[in-house]
Amino acid sequence: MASLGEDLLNIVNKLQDLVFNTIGNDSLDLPQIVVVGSQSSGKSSVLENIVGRDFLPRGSGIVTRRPLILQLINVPSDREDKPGNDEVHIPHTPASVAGQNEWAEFLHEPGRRFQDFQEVKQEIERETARIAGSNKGISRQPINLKIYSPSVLSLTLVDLPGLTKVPIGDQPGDIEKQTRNLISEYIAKPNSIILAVSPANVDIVNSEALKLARHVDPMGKRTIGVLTKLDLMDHGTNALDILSGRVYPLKLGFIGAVNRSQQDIQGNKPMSDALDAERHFFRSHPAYRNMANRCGTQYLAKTLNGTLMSHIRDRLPDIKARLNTLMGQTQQELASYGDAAFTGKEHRGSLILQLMTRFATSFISSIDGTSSEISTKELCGGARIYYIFNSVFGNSLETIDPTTNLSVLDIRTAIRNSTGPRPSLFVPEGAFDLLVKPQIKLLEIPGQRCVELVYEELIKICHTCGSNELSRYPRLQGKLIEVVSDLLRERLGPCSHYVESLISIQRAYINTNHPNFLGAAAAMSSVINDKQERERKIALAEERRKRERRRMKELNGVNGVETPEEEEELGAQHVELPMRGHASKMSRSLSPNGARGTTHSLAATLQQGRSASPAARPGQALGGQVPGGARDSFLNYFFGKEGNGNTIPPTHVALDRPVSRQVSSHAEPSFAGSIRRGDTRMPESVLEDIEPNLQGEDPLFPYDDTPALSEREALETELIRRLISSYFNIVREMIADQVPKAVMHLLVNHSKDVVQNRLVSSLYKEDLFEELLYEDDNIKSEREKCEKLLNTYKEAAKIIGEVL
Ligand SMILES: Nc1nc2c(ncn2[C@@H]2O[C@H](COP(=O)(O)OP(=O)(O)OP(=O)(O)O)[C@@H](O)[C@H]2O)c(=O)[nH]1
Repeated sequence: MASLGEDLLNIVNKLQDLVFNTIGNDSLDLPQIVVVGSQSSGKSSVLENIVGRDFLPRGSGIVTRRPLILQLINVPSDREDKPGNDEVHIPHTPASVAGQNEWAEFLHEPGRRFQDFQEVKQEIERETARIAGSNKGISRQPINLKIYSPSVLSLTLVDLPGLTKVPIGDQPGDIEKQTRNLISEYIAKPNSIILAVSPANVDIVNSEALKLARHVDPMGKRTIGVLTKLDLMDHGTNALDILSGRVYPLKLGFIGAVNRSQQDIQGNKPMSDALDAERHFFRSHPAYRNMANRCGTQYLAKTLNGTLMSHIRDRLPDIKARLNTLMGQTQQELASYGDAAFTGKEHRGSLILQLMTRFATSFISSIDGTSSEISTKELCGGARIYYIFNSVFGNSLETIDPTTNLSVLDIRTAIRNSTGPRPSLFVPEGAFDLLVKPQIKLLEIPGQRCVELVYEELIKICHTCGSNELSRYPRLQGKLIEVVSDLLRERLGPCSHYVESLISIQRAYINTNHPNFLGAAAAMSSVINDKQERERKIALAEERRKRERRRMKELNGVNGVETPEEEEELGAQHVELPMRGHASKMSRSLSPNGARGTTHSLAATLQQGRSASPAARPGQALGGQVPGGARDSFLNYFFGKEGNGNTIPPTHVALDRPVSRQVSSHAEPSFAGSIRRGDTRMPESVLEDIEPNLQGEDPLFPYDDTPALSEREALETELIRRLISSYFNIVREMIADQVPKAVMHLLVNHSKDVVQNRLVSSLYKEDLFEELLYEDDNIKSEREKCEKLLNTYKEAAKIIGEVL
């Protein structure tokens, strides 16, 4: 073996040692030898010869039924008289093995050392049966075995189930496909050297192993052909053509081998005897005699070594690059545990200050959205606060219906109560005040909830402000979180009081002079307009019906049934049915005997509203501008049409014909319009006749489950409802605007501004340093592991650097 080769072997062994002992996995991607071939082709036999140990289960049927990943680990020899240039590696000679401490370990039985290799064989059989069953089934779950020896190369060998065509026993129907995939997976790795084993007593053109190998290694660069069972070839035939590379071109060539036969195995023929017999076979065989030195297990072992060497040489630059990457990563990880410059007692203060500042900065930048660790998966930090303001708080305000919890009865009672013993004048403004204030209070719950949600969000943020470095000092981290949480809690009170005040301020004074407020007159006019619109539609429909009827009558007249005049009269009565009720109501309401009329005062208030100063005055009548037309209609409702001969009744105008209904704030009730129909001046008798039919018929008042309201009460109730909605909307808008501002100012910004100072003043105390810088045991050991790993990588890089 060339000295460079030995150097390389040593390097690989050293690297492997480093890697295995410190990392515990093969992160350097060192070479492995994968043995492939059809079933019973002699794969396990070849593998055993390479290792030089009799430790694999053998038999004539299917034996290897789970992948066996065999890691050979070179350990220093205990022997004083280490053989100098002995073929220490492969195969084992009794001389090289004697006195060596060799053992095997299974991954599934950690800690148990197998000194007896017969036991290893039995354990493989047991473990195979445990997963793959005992009836020829196979499994892709590997068995991991490590062999520690001074006379092995540190490398990985993989024995795989052989390719079969026909399923037997418990084997699945697609056994061929499954094993093919399994093998392909292993040999596809570029660091694998493929040992393609074909038995010489089967035609090479049928070799499945070569076919598979060519698929992943078309240039034949990392495939070694092994021809087994040369002793079993028919007499008179030989494999010379194949072995000399004339049949199947393979860069690394074919090597013939004669392994132990089944009989040899059963007779426990020692390895060394078998190797002697093999040597003898080639030397004495007429066909192979001339190439005997290029045949046999020993030559295979040498070739394999050589191939490994060049393979390792090729891979070294890659390994070096990989090592550099690993070093960089480990260095970074180590740095995340803290700056080494700050270790030591004298630096404790600066370390705490530095960690504190980072914590505060991280808290602020999470809120501002400038943190470098911003998630792209979910909303976080400041964005969540915006979401709370905009969506959660905004939507919860929007969903409040300002009058939904006010029943007709509530409003009526409020109206009655607000007027006291006096008969009320025009618009019951006292009732409006009385009713709107509790409604404004509805805004408080969402406001307070908004404060709480933002507070909770800030608490969450401060829990995420830690770093890897900080987690090294769990007590300091806990304290930092505690101080910031205290600060936030302190601000919670003032902030929620302020929000409470905002609502109280709104309730303290009802500014009906607000430019956006609908006002009584405008509310009334909208009621009128709604009614008029509806009425116009009804009238149009009636007109059409009349015309139709007239046409029918004309036709009937021709037939001599009825006179057109009579029909017209009847038709008119019929058509007016729904309207006459109101006419009747109106005619009654205008009676001087009515109980509670205030039309006069209403008109007067309206006038006052129009001329009132825009500046709000406490107790001012519900103002607002009235469109001219609407006002006329409104006045007509109360006073009758000009020139109709009615005079304004003194004060007690009865509007108390019961109308049974629920006036929903969403409905479009229309009082004025219905009453205006009183102008149609129906004969009293007709009105009386149809009166009873009106109960519950009006489409505007579809419900019949609330207490009877007088016409006037219904009007007032609806009016109040509209006014409450209008005023509530104004306040809602203000609250939606002001609560987020208050929360930002009093809670968020304030906390951001003082967090750093607060942390320093609470925690930067000499006597706390010791306690705060208590290092978490787990993190400490992680950090130490990381340090060790980095040193290993550095050492490995040094080893490689010496060769390259
Ligand atoms: N005579 C002779 N028998 C051999 C030779 N190589 C292997 N055998 C026998 O062939 C049988 C199968 O050998 P293994 O090494 O178990 O073959 P394998 O490919 O690992 O088998 P599976 O793992 O079951 O696929 C055993 O009985 C071996 O003794 C050889 O070169 N000459």
